[in-house]
Amino acid sequence: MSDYKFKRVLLKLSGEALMGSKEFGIDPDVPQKIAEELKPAYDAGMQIAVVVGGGNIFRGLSGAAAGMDRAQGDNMGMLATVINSLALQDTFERNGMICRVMSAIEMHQVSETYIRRRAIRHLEKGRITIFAAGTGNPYFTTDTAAALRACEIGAEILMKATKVDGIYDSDPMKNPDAKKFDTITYMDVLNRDLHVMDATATALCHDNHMPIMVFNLDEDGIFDRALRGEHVGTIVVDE
Ligand SMILES: Nc1ncnc2c1ncn2[C@@H]1O[C@H](COP(=O)(O)OP(=O)(O)OP(=O)(O)O)[C@@H](O)[C@H]1O
Ligand SMILES: O=c1ccn([C@@H]2O[C@H](COP(=O)(O)O)[C@@H](O)[C@H]2O)c(=O)[nH]1
Repeated sequence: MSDYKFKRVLLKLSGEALMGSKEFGIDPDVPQKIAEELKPAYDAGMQIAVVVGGGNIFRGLSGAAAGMDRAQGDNMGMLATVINSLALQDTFERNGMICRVMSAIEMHQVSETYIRRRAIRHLEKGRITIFAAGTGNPYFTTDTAAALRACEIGAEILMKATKVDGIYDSDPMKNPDAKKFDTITYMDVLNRDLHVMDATATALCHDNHMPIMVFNLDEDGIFDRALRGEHVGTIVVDE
């Protein structure tokens, strides 16, 4: 572990990024690349918890926009995160990393149910532990689930690996002139209404002094650099 800065981290992986070059679902090359990038830290004994989004399959808000009941759509979204979690587990295990999936919605046949103390035990034993089905409640997101689980398990940092390389003063996907921050405070993210992460997740991290790092999942070697403690992307801090 000597080369790695962190002992226990929570990685929030973008669901949408799992699509890779596909229009929908999962491009197997993406989980494979993530697995290869995490392997050195896993082998070094780092405790790695994961939350994956569901945007590559279904988002409750899109369902609601098309007239669907919001809570029903959100339940579908949470199930989408279970599919992604199982896909990641399969890939991690094929790459020699022991992995457990713990779901916030009970589904005994496919995964364990989330129990905080058992999750911590899995991590202590060096198993990658994936938290599926978000918080188990509609009207939330997997960013909030990631913030919640990071606090619950005592992670040192929440790393959001997504499609942008950091936090900008406006959405860089929409504004090519947007400027990137190296560091930013939680209050600035909230007051400037920056949507890289939802406000509930940011507020939870703020209240619990949970540092957040946002970086681009596509960049080669980025996970290892981040886990070694290199400043990549944008870091959200108290002040
Ligand atoms: N100020 C901002 N700085 C950076 N990204 C921003 C900003 N405002 C909006 N975004 C958008 O936030 C997105 C990342 O957050 P979002 O939660 O939507 O993605 P995700 O983690 O990939 O989601 P999912 O897991 O649901 O697929 C980026 O792709 C970017 O377009
Ligand atoms: O706690 C949660 C987490 C997620 N959802 C629903 O799942 C989808 C997919 O999650 P993303 O964070 O958007 O990737 C989300 O849109 C919600 O519909 C939820 O209801 N509760």
